[in-house]
Amino acid sequence: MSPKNTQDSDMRADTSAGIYSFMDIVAKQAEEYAAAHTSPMSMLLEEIELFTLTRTPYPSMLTGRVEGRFLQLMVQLSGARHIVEIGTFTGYSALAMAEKLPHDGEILTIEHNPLHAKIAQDFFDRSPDGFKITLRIGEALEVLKTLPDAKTDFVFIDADKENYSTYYRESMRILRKGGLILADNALWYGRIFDPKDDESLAMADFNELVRADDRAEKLFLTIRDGIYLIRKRVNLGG
Ligand SMILES: C[S@@+](CC[C@H](N)C(=O)[O-])C[C@H]1O[C@@H](n2cnc3c(N)ncnc32)[C@H](O)[C@@H]1O
Repeated sequence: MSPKNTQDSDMRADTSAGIYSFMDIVAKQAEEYAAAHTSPMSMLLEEIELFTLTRTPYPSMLTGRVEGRFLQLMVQLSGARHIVEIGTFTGYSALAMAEKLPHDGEILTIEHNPLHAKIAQDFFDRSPDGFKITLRIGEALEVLKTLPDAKTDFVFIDADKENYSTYYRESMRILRKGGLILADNALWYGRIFDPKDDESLAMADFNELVRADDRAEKLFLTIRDGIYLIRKRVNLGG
């Protein structure tokens, strides 16, 4: 149940995030029905979910089965091999994507909280697909700036909301034409409808930035807390 050597008491001491619940905007009955009619995840992913729900103070940060399956399908259908994830947390989404990558595929996942990184790495080390994941501990923007132009197939943005617009610009730079961005929490627990605090204003700005960007095809999905699905156009002139 517990990743090796992890002190979950330390985990509980950090209460800086996860205070909202997407259940504020998604009907509990519909969410449970969707999960019950979605293929179960691997045993290790189910274990990470249980660990996160019972041993961390912010279970709503976890993507969970429905979004996890959606990520896996997007990886499979797009044929992505080079993935960048911004925001690792306990490793659930990175491992979900890694399970569907080909043997020579790779994920770079970025996390600035060393405790989250340790929990995630301990889970990755127990997975036969863990070798596909490189976890970088650091500020996401600093790491993104070191990545080359147009070499990434797929970016999953799932970290601090104030930087979503900056992450989007960097993601468009590192993405190849036809590459995908998935941005989680695009509904921001419904707070984007009447944004007042800094995070909600940042998410509203991000959604507008994407909507107005002619370089991208976009689909705003109301899965869970909202996923903005964005494709960098192949023909940027068209
Ligand atoms: C919503 S959680 C990620 C959840 C994960 N993708 C999953 O589905 O299981 C966001 C994570 O981003 C990390 N984070 C927040 N701001 C960051 C930053 N500036 N650089 C790197 N990581 C950051 C947080 O510590 C947290 O672990």
